[in-house]
Amino acid sequence: MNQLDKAREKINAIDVQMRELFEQRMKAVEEVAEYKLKNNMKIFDPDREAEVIEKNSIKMQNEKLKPYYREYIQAVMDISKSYQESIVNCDTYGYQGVLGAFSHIATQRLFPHGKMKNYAAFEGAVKGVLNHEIAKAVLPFENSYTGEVGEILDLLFKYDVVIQSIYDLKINQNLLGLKGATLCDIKQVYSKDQAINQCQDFLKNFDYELIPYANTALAAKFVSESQDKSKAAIASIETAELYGLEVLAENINTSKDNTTRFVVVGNELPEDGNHLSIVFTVHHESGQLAKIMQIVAKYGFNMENIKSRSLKDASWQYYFYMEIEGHYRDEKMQSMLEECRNSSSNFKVIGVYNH
Ligand SMILES: O=C(O)C(=O)C[C@]1(C(=O)O)C=C[C@@H](O)C=C1
Repeated sequence: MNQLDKAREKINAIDVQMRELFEQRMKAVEEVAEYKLKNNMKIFDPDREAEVIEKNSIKMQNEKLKPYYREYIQAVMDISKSYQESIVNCDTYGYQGVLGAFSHIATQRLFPHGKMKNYAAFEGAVKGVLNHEIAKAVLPFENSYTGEVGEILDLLFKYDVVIQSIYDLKINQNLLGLKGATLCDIKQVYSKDQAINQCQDFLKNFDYELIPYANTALAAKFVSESQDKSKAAIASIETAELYGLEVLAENINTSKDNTTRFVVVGNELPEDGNHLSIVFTVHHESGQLAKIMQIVAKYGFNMENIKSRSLKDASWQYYFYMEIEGHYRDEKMQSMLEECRNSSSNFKVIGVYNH
């Protein structure tokens, strides 16, 4: 046995002990998390961290190792915080937007007993999943009327989060006004431009001034706060309840099939589902994309959807998104994915879900 082998043998034995100690430490950390949750305490305790570092590093025999030890124990506590976040936030769900927005409604319907956290931007919600601030994020993926929400796909390509399920929310727009107002009182209508467009057939019967607003929920809030009976908003029924408004006209969208598909995004791929989504790039050469499609066809899987999106850091180059019908854990599926992975770059399974 040479020197390297001997040293590695020692490391192996130490790693066994450290693994066991790590598990014991994390067990104690679980108890801390439970206590903090019950007593509404913050996970991060800077004084305690300073104490842990100080008390331990002062006893180090090898002076040279002190700075490395500080780094090490800090990393251990960072891991501990991340684990505690996942325990404390296991029933917190995130969405982008304000109370009453369709993302909020979808989140509420999916997780009626969960806690909610809203984010100003989609990216914030995705990062919230990554750092365990929330268990999952509910994000709009596609609307049957206005098409895909490309930004969400870009985030799934960029970050290591995955689609765990999908939820289709029927979007019904309503004309909301102050209590006691009638359709004849209304002079101005506020809403998101897309919502106004979705209700054109209804609106052309009236001579309302149409005023675009940041989003439907904020438009309803504005009308409620204005206390002006000549103002109305186009928004959901839930928003009417939230801001104490009356429904002046119900379900006024032209297309009665207006649906938004939401994706529930988390950190781990579910065990199984009857659909999956992949992303990848291919070389800029003839037939490269066709090759991937042929692999899917060769294995007999049904490709349900394919999209391309531009790569943000390479002009005029694209990545591809594909939805495939089939079970992720099937041996045949695994072989097919392996072949696709070998014939492409940046390959990732970004979702396993039921449809
Ligand atoms: O002692 C605590 O309060 C903990 O939460 C445990 C712990 C640790 O892992 O040692 C983790 C996070 C805190 O910032 C301080 C210490």
